[in-house]
Amino acid sequence: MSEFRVGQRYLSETETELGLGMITQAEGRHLTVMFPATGEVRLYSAQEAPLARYQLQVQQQGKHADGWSFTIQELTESQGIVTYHGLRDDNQESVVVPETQLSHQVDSNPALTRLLAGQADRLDMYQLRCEASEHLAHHQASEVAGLLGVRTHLLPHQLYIAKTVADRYHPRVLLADEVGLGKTIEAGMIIKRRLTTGRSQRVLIVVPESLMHQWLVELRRRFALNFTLFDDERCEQAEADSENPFLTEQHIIISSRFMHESRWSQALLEAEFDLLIIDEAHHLQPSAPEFSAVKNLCEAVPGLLLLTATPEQEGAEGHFQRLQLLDPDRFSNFASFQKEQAHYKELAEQAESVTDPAELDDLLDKHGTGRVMFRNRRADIGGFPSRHFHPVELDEFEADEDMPWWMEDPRIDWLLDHIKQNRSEKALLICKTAEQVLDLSEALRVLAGVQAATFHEGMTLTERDRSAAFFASEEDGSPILLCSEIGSEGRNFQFVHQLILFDLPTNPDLLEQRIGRLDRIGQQQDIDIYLPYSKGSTEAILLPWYEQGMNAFTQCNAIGRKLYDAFAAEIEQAIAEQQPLSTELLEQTKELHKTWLEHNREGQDKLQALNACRPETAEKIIEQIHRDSDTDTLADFMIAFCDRFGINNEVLDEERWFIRPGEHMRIGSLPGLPDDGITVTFDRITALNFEDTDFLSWDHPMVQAALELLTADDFGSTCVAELKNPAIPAGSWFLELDFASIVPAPKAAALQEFCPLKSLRLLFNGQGQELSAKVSRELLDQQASFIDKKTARQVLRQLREPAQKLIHSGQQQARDWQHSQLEQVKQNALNALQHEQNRLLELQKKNPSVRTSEIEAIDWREKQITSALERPQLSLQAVRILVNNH
Ligand SMILES: Nc1ncnc2c1ncn2[C@@H]1O[C@H](COP(=O)(O)OP(=O)(O)OP(=O)(O)O)[C@@H](O)[C@H]1O
Repeated sequence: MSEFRVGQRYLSETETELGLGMITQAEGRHLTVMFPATGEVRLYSAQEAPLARYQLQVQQQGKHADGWSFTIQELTESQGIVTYHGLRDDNQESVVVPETQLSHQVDSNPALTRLLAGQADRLDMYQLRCEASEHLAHHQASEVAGLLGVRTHLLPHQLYIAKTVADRYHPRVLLADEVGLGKTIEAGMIIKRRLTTGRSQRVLIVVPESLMHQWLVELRRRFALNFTLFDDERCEQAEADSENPFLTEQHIIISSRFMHESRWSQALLEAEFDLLIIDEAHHLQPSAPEFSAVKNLCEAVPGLLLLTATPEQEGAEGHFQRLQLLDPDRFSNFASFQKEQAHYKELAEQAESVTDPAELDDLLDKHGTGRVMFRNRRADIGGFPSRHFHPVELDEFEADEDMPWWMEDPRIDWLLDHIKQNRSEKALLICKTAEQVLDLSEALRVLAGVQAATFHEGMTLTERDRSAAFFASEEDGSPILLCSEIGSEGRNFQFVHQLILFDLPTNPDLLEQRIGRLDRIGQQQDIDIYLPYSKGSTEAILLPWYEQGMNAFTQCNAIGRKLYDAFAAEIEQAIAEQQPLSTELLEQTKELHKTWLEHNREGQDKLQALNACRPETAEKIIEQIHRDSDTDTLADFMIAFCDRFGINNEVLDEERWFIRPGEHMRIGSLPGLPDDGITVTFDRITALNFEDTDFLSWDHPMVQAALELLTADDFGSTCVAELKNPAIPAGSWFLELDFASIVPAPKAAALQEFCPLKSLRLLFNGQGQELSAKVSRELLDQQASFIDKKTARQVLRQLREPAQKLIHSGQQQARDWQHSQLEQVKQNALNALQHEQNRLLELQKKNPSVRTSEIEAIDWREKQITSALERPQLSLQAVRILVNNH
């Protein structure tokens, strides 16, 4: 690519809908390009910018920013900037137009330019182009775009949440499914759908350090989403390219610790993210000094997803204050929030008798955490394995200060014996601290020669991931992973069936998190939970409270933290004095547990279940995903694409192909296709069974790039073919035209929902009669055959003038078609937006949880769509000339 200069005009190869861009900054390794038609600004790396230089040629028509057009007679260039000299079309005045003054809208007709230049493609490329434009239109119109290519089982509770939340204007919600039910997956689906539809563009994910890499990998593997990890070092490097380091990438993951560091908080605030995801959000502590920075960030970003399986882990008030982060107006008063909960039971009874989904929406929308919080439970989903609890009482022991504790602690003997007895089974051991992990590792090595994998806060991120991989490895992996408490959150260990609790936390939610490492989606077997403990230890004190008081080992327990709050003083005292808990306290815990559970079951749980998943709607979403995935068509299209573009493809089995760039690949590169090739499948189940196989769907970047190449680039845009039809005179000819109606609009307006790519096919015979209604493309395809380049060029030379006249007349018809079609789009869009706005306004009267910003966002979208529809473009996408030669 030539040297970039400020003022030069470029089209985005990947986002042509942005209109014509202008370089506004070209320093160092980055470029800033402004797209005035859509108001978007993009920052690219100068080396890999997906930009096509926009340069007009002599005899072509240009358009000035003031609206008039001119025909180019001469081009000059100075310091990289092209100046066009020509005549104005309206008054024939001579004009000199530097490229900086060109209109931001491009009425691109590359097909016409190529036809005039005598360029023609092969028939099969033309046919593929026509197919691609149909597929692109379907994908843009799909209500489940973005959800088609997720490499997951299609689970109703996840898809319901994903679609409901992703389609909100500015979603601000708490995803609080019970531990291990797929909150990360739901968040990934929401991100993918919003990025696909354009509703979000700049996404920031905040996670505990120990989960950064897992998120990065899950997003890549399950959603084909590429995020970048940012830490101090990365920010310092990025500062060289941009004043605000976060502006150098669109999709970023940072750690919670990093978010709290004041050094970057201002830059984060100013980085204009539009979607913020905070995982393990129960750690956001209102009493912590850094909370105000978090609050500011949550306020600055319009979309916010908080994720936690244990929202009340740090107490009910903390939960309320996190709800406040989502919507400070709705959750303004803790006391009235608590008061409201007293009426959940009546409300749930009322809700259960409602059959009309809209009415149910209305009812749930008005109360409690309705629109804001989504919580699915194992009990409602079903199909989870059982948990078996094995407490192992061991002798009391006195620590000898001269010896390491592990030389005498009876739990170590038990552990060694357990490992020996269960050689073929892996076990996850969780204890409180990193020191304990190190000691245990030493003990296993010294006493039994066992090389144990470890996971604790003293290790670097890479060391932790390496260690988790060593544990997971089936062949020569470690039989046990020794984890400190940081391993008890978020990590995926469902391939393990044995959990060893080396100690017990006092917070029941932490215990639930620990068990959740194994008891999560994908767990195939029952889970065995072991608790080796010595008589008289803290564990011996806590055990009956957990087991008899709330059955916490074998059942998921949402009210554990509340129970702890009720008895915290007594429990802490008993631990301090090393005395067992009284029978009375155990009885009280049991009673209270039963009462609260009952109370929740009748009220809150029912309401939350109704909000978290509507099975009928979820089934419809799944059906639609199956329908719109249309895998057979996709496979045919992609294989044909590979064949035409010189990408080798080899069938591996019924569902898998190996593809790699061929020696004569027609494009430099394709997103997601490495030089040494890749195995792909179009089948979801195959993709789930084969980790190393890429799942290609209409959402996949490689498929999207293929569609883009065939619709926005020149491939197949002009074609000359031969007809063999004895029923019509030899030498008669036909001109087939495909016009596309393009409406550039800001991505966030998601215009394609109302106005997916539309094309108009016209077919003229040599006498100028329009025959598209009588003669289909398929019929012509059956009779058409390839002709060589030389003959094609001769035909074009002969028919250039009459063809140009017909194209001109086709353009008039296409403009009329576009006009009426966009009128319809405008009506549909206005009706739908008005309807949505009225619904929210009505709701807001009854329920303050409907935020004004949501309603304003609809206003904004309406304005953008209306103004975009006033500036449509018409593009001649493809031209085919067919000459009869029977
Ligand atoms: N639909 C699905 N298809 C296949 N695997 C899934 C699906 N949903 C979740 N999983 C897997 O189940 C495990 C748990 O999912 P995930 O990590 O999203 O749960 P979570 O609710 O975020 O967990 P935690 O509460 O521990 O943070 C992960 O390994 C995930 O990849």
